Amino acid sequence: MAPTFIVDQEKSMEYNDSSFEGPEKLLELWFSAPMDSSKMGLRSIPRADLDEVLDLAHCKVLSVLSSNQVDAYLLSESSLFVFAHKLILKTCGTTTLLASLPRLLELAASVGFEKPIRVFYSRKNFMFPSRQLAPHKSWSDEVKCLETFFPSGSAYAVGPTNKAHWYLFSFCDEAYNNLDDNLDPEDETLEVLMTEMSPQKSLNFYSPTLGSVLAEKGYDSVEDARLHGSSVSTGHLLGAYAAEKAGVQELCWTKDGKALLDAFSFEPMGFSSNALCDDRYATIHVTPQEHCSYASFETNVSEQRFGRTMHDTVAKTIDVFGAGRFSVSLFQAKDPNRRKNTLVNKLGHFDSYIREECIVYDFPGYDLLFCSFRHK
Ligand SMILES: C[S@+](CC[C@H](N)C(=O)[O-])C[C@H]1O[C@@H](n2cnc3c(N)ncnc32)[C@H](O)[C@@H]1O
Repeated sequence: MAPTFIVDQEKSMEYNDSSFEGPEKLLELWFSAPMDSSKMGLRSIPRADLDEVLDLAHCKVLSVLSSNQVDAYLLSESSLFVFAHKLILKTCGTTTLLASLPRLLELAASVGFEKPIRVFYSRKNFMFPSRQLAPHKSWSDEVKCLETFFPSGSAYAVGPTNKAHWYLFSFCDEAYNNLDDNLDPEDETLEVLMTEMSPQKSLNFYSPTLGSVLAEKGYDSVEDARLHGSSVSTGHLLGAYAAEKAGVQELCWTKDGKALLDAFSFEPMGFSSNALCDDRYATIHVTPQEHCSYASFETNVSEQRFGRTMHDTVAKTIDVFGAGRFSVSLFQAKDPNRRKNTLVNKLGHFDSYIREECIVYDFPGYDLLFCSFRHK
C-alpha cells in the first residue's frame, strides 16, 4: 500500500506552538468625573497596585506613555489606559482580565470612586476557546462573573454565533440613564478587529534582525542608536521601525501631528503600540502568524482630531493590515440631531468588501454600530 499522510488541519492549527489568541478581552469602567478637574482620580492609584492588578490578569507592563490627561501602559498582552475617571484594560492571549476586576474596583474605591456609572466588557469570539482559563472558559461564565458586580447589566451576542461574532456586556447606573449631559459629545470609540491578514502585510510584523535595522538607520551599535535618542529597549527600537515601515505611525497620527507613539515588537513576531494626544488614544495589536492572524485597532480620536473621516480611518486600517475579514464597532455619544442610519451610511460600505452583518443598538446615552465584512 502506498504510504499516506493525512493532516487534521484544525487540530494541528490548535496545537501549533506558534498559535496565539489575538482577540482581546476589553473592559471599560467609567466613574463620575471628579468634582475638581485638577484631581488625578484613578491616575493617583500607585503603580505597585496597578502591577498587582495586572498580575491577577497575568500580564506585565512593558512601557508607559503619559499625556496631560491619560497614562497609557503597553502590556505584554495588549494595553491599559488610565484616565482620571475612566479605565480601559485590553488583554489578549490566555490572560484572565476579569479575575482582576474585584481588585480594580477596590482600588477605584480607594481613590473615591465607590462604583462605576458605566461598564462595558466586550470581545470577539475566541480562536482557541478551549485554551482559556477561568473565568473566561465561556461567554456565560464571563457574564456570571460580571453579574456578581453588576447584577442589572445586560449581555449581548452580536452577529451569527456559529460564525465570527462579538460579545458585549454593558451596565449603566440608572441614576445616570437620563443624565446624558455629562457625556462628552465628541466621545466615540471605534474598534476594528481584523483576521486573515494578507501574508505580505503580515511580514511587517515579524521581527527583522536588530543588526539589519541598525545598519539601515545608519547606527554603528545599539549604544549609538540610544545616544541618538532611539528607544531604550530592543523591542521598542524594533517596534518603532515596524510602526514606520508598516504605516502604523501614519494611522495613529492626528491632524496636528502631536500624537506620541509607543511601539513594541515581540520576538520572533507580534507587535503592539499605543499612541496618545491629550485625552485621545489609539492602540494597535498584531498577531501575524498566518494560521491565526489577527490585528486590532481601537481609538477614541474623533473625525475632527484625525482630520479625516471615520470611513477613511477604517479604509486605511484594513489596508495597512491587508484584512481578509474585519468587523467595525463604533460607540458614539447620542446626538439628537443625528439620524441613526447616518452611522450605517458612514461605516456600512467598503470597496472590495462584502458586508455580512450590520446592527445598530440604542443604549442610554450611546448608539452602537456593529458591522462585519469579508473581502470579495
Ligand atoms: C502581544 S502581541 C499582540 C496581541 C494582540 N491582542 C493581537 O492583536 O494579536 C501578540 C503577538 O506577539 C507574539 N508574542 C511573542 N512573544 C510574546 C510574549 N512574550 N507575550 C505575548 N505575545 C508574544 C504572539 O505570538 C503574537 O503574534
